[in-house]
Amino acid sequence: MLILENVTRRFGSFAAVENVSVQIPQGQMVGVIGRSGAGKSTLLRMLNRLIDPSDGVVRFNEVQVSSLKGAALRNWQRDCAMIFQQFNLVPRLNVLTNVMLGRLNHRSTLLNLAGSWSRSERAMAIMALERLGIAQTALQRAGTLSGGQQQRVAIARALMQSPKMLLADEPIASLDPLNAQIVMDSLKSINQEEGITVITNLHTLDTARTYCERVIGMAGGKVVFDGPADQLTADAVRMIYGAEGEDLSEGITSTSLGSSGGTESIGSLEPAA
Ligand SMILES: Nc1ncnc2c1ncn2[C@@H]1O[C@H](COP(=O)(O)OP(=O)(O)OP(=O)(O)O)[C@@H](O)[C@H]1O
Repeated sequence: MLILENVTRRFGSFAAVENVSVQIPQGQMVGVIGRSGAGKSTLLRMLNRLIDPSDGVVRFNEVQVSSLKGAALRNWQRDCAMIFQQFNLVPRLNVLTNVMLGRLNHRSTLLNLAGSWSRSERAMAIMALERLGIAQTALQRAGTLSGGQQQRVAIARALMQSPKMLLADEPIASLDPLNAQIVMDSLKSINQEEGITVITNLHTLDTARTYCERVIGMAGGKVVFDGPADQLTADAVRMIYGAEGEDLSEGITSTSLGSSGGTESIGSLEPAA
């Protein structure tokens, strides 16, 4: 169970995230939605301590995440893998090596300095790539792959960490609808098959509805909605997106994603850009 208690992050006097308290049981798939600047990325980054809360507490089971230091903090960051909109691969290295880099925090410093990978690490990386359907790219330079393939490499690298939780910061914002669907299907299957908690920031409401059992809506740094996707009523959408919610149309489907699990197609509710 991940627990946030009155978590606040200020930049100067401005509160990007204010007084957020939520509990996320292990194995949930959670979508965090909200307008640009609502505080979604800041919230996610505090979970794996890329940035620290100004106030409040983040706990994972009995561990007080927000006060970890040194090796314990590195262990937490290993358990709490993160993928990003811009993939963050090393473009000049091949795909296999990029994926194996996810294993660094499991190795001794000496082994890392030696710079060699074991047979079992290679096999694990190939298996992760196979799971994501891109094993054929293993020896290609990562920078030569399409955006959708690169994001799948990033997910494979995250899996190499054997994480308890996968944080995804706008994982499909740079992708076309087909690649976005492939990436979201991958996150969903990892969530369902490995029981890994997935918390993902999303720009499009329809994606959150399609893939996430729970949606957290943020506005002005605060949580203004927290519930199952099917409770995202028009009123809830207005709370999250404010006046722009008035302009949302059920009919816009250009970025609508239907999961490969055969989810019934639903109308897209996408805020005006
Ligand atoms: N390092 C920083 N210094 C100052 N202000 C920051 C910093 N990081 C974020 N902010 C501010 O905090 C607010 C929330 O930013 P955040 O990136 O969390 O929003 P977001 O909901 O993820 O937006 P987007 O969807 O555009 O990524 C914004 O007003 C942003 O300008």
